[in-house]
Amino acid sequence: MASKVPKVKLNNGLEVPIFGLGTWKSKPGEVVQAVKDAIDVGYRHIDGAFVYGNEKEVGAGIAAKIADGTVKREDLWVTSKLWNSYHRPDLVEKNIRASLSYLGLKYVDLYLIHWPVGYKEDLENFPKDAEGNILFSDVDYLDTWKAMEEVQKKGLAKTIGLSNFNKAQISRILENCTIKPAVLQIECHPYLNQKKLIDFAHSKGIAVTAYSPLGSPDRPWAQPGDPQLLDDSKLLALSKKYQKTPAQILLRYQVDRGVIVIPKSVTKARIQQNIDIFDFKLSPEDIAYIDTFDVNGRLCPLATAVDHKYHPFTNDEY
Ligand SMILES: NC(=O)C1=CN([C@@H]2O[C@H](COP(=O)(O)OP(=O)(O)OC[C@H]3O[C@@H](n4cnc5c(N)ncnc54)[C@H](OP(=O)(O)O)[C@@H]3O)[C@@H](O)[C@H]2O)C=CC1
Ligand SMILES: CC(=O)C(C)=O
Repeated sequence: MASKVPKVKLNNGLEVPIFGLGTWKSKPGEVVQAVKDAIDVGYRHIDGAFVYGNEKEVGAGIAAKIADGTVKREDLWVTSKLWNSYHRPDLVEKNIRASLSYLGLKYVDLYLIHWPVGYKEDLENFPKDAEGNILFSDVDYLDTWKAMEEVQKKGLAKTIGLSNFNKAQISRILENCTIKPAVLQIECHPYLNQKKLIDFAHSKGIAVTAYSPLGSPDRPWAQPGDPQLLDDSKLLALSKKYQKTPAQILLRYQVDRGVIVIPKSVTKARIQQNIDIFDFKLSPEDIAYIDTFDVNGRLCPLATAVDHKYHPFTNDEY
C-alpha cells in the first residue's frame, strides 16, 4: 500500500515522511504490535532511541512487516539516538552498533545526538553517585559530532542530526562541522511552540521534528493537576470547528508549519486516528491563534542535568 504521508526534503537530498510513530514509553510487550499496526495503516517513519529500551521489539515489528511483504526496508525511515553515556568519540560507533543489533537493521536512516549533555561513560544509562545525582562527563559535543560524521561515512546511518540542542549549540556545530546536521528534534506543541528555534533551524537548512506533540500525557513525571493539552478548551473548540479530534488538530498544526511530527501511541484506534490528518488543513488564522497558546510549557526539561555545563535550557533564550 502506498503511504499518503508527504515527505520533507533534507539538506542532503534524502526525504523523510513528515509524520511518524513515537516509541518512548511503549512497553516491549505492546510495541511490536503497535509498529505492525502503524505500518499497516501507512506509517513509514518510526522514531526510537537506545535509551527507550525497546529497540529489539521495535525491530521485531519492522521485521514482521518486511517478512510479510507489506514494506521493504527502503520504504521505511527509522530513527535512533545516541545516548548520553556514549558521547566519548570512541563510544559513538559502539552505541549505534548496539541499536542496529537490537533493531536487526544494517543502517538507520537518521541518527541523532539525543542530548548535548554527556554522562559518565560506563555501562549505566543513568550513572549516579551515592546521593543519587547523575554523574556527568565533560566530553564536548563537537567531538561527539565528529564521531557522528564517521558513522554516517561508514553507512551505519544515512544521515545525522541533533536533538534537544539550543540555538547557540547548533550554531557552534554549524561553525565546526564537515557534515551539517540534517534534522533537529525538539519538544514542540502549542504550549511550547518553539517558533524562534524552528525559524532559526529552517533558516540554516535544518528540518525540525516535533516531539511530545500531544503534550506527552503519559510522561513518567506528570503530576495530578498538570495542564492537559489534549483537554484545552480552546483546542476543543477548534476540534469542533474542523470536525477532527483534538489530537488531529495538534498534529496538523505541526504539518501545516512544515514540521515533522512523531506522536506515540500503542492503541490501534489512535494509531489510525493520528495518521488521518491528510484530508484537511488549518487556516493561517487558526495556526496564528494556536501560536498564542504558548506558555513556555516545557514537559521534558532533563531536570536531573540542569547543572551540566551543556544543559540546553538553562543559559540561552532558545
Ligand atoms: N528526542 C527526545 O528527547 C524525545 C523524543 N520523543 C519522541 O517523541 C515521541 C512522542 O512524544 P511522547 O512524549 O511520547 O508523547 P506524545 O505527545 O506523542 O503523547 C503520547 C501519549 O498520548 C496518547 N495518545 C496518542 N494518540 C492519542 C490520541 N489520538 N488521542 C488521545 N491520546 C493519544 C498516548 O496514549 P497510548 O499510547 O496509550 O495510545 C500517550 O499516552 C516519543 O514517543 C519519542 O519517540 C519524546 C520525548 C523526548
Ligand atoms: C523521552 C526522551 O527521549 C528523553 C526524556 O530523553
